[in-house]
Formats: sequence, structure tokens, C-alpha cells
Amino acid sequence: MGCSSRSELKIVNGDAGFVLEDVPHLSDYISDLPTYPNPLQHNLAYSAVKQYFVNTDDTVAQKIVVHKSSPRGTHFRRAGPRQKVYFESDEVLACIVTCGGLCPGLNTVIREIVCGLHHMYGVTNILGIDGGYRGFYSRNTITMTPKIVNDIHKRGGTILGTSRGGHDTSKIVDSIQDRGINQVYIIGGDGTQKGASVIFEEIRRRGLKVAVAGIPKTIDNDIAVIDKSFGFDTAVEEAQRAINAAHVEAESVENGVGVVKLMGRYSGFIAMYATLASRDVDCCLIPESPFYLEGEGGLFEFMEKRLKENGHMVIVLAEGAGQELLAESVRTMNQQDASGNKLLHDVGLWISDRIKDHFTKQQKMVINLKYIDPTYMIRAIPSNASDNVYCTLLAHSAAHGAMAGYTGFTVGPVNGRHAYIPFHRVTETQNNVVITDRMWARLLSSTNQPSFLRCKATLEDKMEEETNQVLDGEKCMNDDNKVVSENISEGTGA
Ligand SMILES: Nc1ncnc2c1ncn2[C@@H]1O[C@H](COP(=O)(O)OP(=O)(O)O)[C@@H](O)[C@H]1O
Ligand SMILES: O=P(O)(O)OC[C@H]1O[C@](O)(COP(=O)(O)O)[C@@H](O)[C@@H]1O
Ligand SMILES: [Mg+2]
Repeated sequence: MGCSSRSELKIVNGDAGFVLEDVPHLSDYISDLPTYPNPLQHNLAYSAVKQYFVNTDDTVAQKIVVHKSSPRGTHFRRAGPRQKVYFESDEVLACIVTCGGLCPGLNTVIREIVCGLHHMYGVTNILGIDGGYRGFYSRNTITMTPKIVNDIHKRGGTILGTSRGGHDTSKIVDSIQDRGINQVYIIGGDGTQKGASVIFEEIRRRGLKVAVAGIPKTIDNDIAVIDKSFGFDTAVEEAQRAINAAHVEAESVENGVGVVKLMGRYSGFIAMYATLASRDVDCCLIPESPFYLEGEGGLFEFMEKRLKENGHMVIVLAEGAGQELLAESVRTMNQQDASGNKLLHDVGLWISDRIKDHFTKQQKMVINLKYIDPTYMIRAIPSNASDNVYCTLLAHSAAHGAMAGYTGFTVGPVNGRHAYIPFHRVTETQNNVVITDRMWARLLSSTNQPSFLRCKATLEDKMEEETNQVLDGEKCMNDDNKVVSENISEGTGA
């Protein structure tokens, strides 16, 4: 195997097109670090496990659907406990921070980092950073113990608080250095992982023995490479309650129309999965699939037909859907939140008004429309049982990685196996619903909604773009969008 270093990237090439996109290690920039036997081997619960420690050469393949002549492709380092660790238990001062929007399961991840470090590694010094990145330099820290976090997984939100904006790299790293923190657990979405990456770079530049571990969070499920983000299942489940309400309201009156807006700034995974799960939805609109209202093949024509046939209908839309249509009719400045994310217009309200206007003007049919906006309700709840287990695995994998001296990584499942993924792989692209994939076709077939062919040119451009991405991806083995969406679309739970 040959090893090359593309700036800070660690790429290892092996036989038959095998590529390991490795994560940094403290020993890359600090020499002669002492190692210690992993205390887990004396842990009564874990010592009975056969082959508990992960083999140092274990890797996880990004692409698992292969042909006999395909190159072996990109791999990531397998997550899990190592035989040797780079920290003694009483030397560790860990901290945990949560950033960005809320997501079900944040408290479970916090709980399991604290309990995992404590019970598996005997680490007792753990701090909570209050209120996101800015909490490093503007707030006091919170002492975290297994007792304090014992039942927080039953609560929504994050007991640490969160925020957008406020990422000041040097102030954050000064605070880490001044407090003597040597393990930093950062829970957040794509913006947070970008922030974690620059924190890691600064720590490395200063030569500090500090491990930086990211735990990916996004309710939108749009983080690249990983199979699925925690809280997504919980959100889809909660969305069913809103869709059910819309359906009950709609079918109880003549020409009832229920409109439900769900989260999804740039990607429509929540709307797509909620629609597929419900079977009561007549039309699902997502940012990835352009649509139009008027004329042949448009939404209004479809609504008239569906209302004539069924007497009621339900529309589910992701908040990022149709933003280009809104921009034409609503003249506002391009506004951003504190993190630089684009602020969206309320597409649910806008489309509800347009639908009402259309049917009032047209005078053929009187409709009765109810608009339900449960966006914050689906993310402010505690995580469900399966997300709780998933959060536990993420937290433990992160703790094992940091204890083993890995740093500058995000943890997450890739084809069902937890792996350590370099930060840049989860921040450089976003995962989107691929509308030329089988999952979107399943949705179209289940709702029988129009495919909005007047947007054909756009669709064809998209298809060409996606084909090119796949071809490019095959060349440089950077095809996360496609692989992840195929994986999701084949229904392994994501
Ligand atoms: N490019 C970036 N570099 C450094 N920090 C960033 C970057 N983008 C976002 N952040 C910081 O990450 C935090 C969360 O980002 P945000 O986009 O709000 O949420 P999310 O992490 O869920 O995407 C914020 O404190 C923000 O300042
Ligand atoms: O109102 P807020 O807190 O900015 O959050 C709204 C946004 O948060 C999200 O739920 C997820 O965003 P993040 O992954 O960046 O937290 C988006 O779908 C939504 O647009
Ligand atoms: Mg984000």
C-alpha cells in the first residue's frame, strides 16, 4: 500500500482500486505519544465480548453494490474500540457542545457521551458548553455526570442549549486551551461540522493534544456519506400526526383540502418519507422537484381532478419547495440567519393563498382548505426508541475514536457499519432526494400526482447533471450523493 498526503487529506491506496480516506490521528502531528491498554478489557460487561476490539485495518466500503470488474472503491476507517488508547482516564477533560437547529435525539447523544466515557473509560471530567459555539467564550461551562444526564433522553431539545452564528475559531480554541480540554465532542449539522473542521485545523496548528470528534445532526437528513441522520425517523413519525389531522379535516367536509408544511430547507426527505408512510397524501412537493400551478399538467388542474374523484385531498410540502415560484411573486431581500443559511419564505401559506384564490376566481368548485404547519413540533420532541439506540451507537463510536487518538472526524453509519469519516467528506456536498431514483418513482406511483412535465427541461438538466455526477464520481470515487440516495431508496431504514 502506498500512502499520499493531499494537503491535510490522508489517502491510502491499496490493491484492486481500494482507497482508504483516512481520518487524522494525534500522532500525525505529535511525536512520541504514550499509549495505554484500553480499560475496556477489564470491564465486566465488555470483556466477555469475543473480538470486542476493532482490528486496526478494518475499513467500511462506501459502495456496496459492485460488479465483478469494479474497483474496490472508497473506504472509511471502521469505528469502534481499539486495543490501545492515547489517553489515561484521569487525564481526560472532555467537553460537549450542540449547535444549529434542534433535532430529536440531541439529549440522547449528550447522555451517551457522558455515560459512555464514564462507564467504559472511567472518565469523570466532562463539561457541557452552554449555548453552541459562542458558549466556549461567552458562557460558563456545565459539569456533566451520569447522574445529571440520567433521564435527559426523555426530553426534547438539548439541555446544553444551542445557537446559530458565533463561531470565532481563535476564541474557541483559546478557551479549549485555557481550560485544558483535550477531547471535544461537537454535535451539529453541516455548518457545525465545517466549524469543527476549522477548530481541528487550529488545534493541529497549535500542536495541541486535543481530539475533535463530530457527531452529525440534521433533521433534514441531508448530510452526505452517512446512511441516515439521527432524529429523522422520529420526525417522520411525528409528521404522520399532522398528515392524519389534515386528512381527517379534509375528508370531513365537501371539497376539503389539507395542506401540511414539513421541514426540509434544501432536501425533501422528510416530506417524501412522511408521504410514503402515510398513504393519505395526494401530492408531495419537494425542493428537488420543480412544479407549477397553472395550466395543463399543473397543480390546480390535478387538484380539480382529484377533488372531483375523491371529494377531498391532502398536499404535503417541504418548506424549501417552490421557493423560486415564491421569489417571482414575493419581493423580498435575500435574507440569511446568523449562520448564513438562507431564510425561506413560507411556502405553505403562499400556496394555500394561491389555491384559495384560484378556486374562488374559477367559481366552479367551492373548497375548504386547512393549512397545518407542524414544522417545529416535529423536531422539538424526544427521539423514538430506534433513534435512541442509534444515538447511543453514535456517541459510543465518537468516544472510542477520541480515546484511540483519532481526531478531525465525523462518525456515522456507512452501509450499516459505523465509520470515522474525514470532516471534508460530510461538508463538501449535501444529500438530496434524487428524483430520477426509484424511491421518488415509488412516491409518484403511490400518489399518482403529476410529474409537472412543463418543467421537463429542468428535469432533463437535472438528470444530465446527476448522470455527470455519477460518472465523475466513478472517476474520482466521490459519489456520495448517489450512493447514499440509492442506499436510502432501497429501504434499509435509510
Ligand atoms: N463555514 C463555517 N465555518 C465555521 N463555522 C460555521 C460555518 N458554517 C456554520 N458555522 C457555525 O456552525 C454553527 C451551526 O451552523 P448552522 O448552519 O446554524 O447549523 P447546522 O450545523 O445544523 O447546519 C453556527 O454556530 C455557525 O456559526
Ligand atoms: O428556525 P430555525 O431554528 O432556523 O430552523 C429552521 C431550519 O432548521 C432545519 O430544521 C434544519 O436545519 P439545520 O440542520 O441547519 O439545523 C431546517 O429544515 C429548517 O429550515
Ligand atoms: Mg445546516
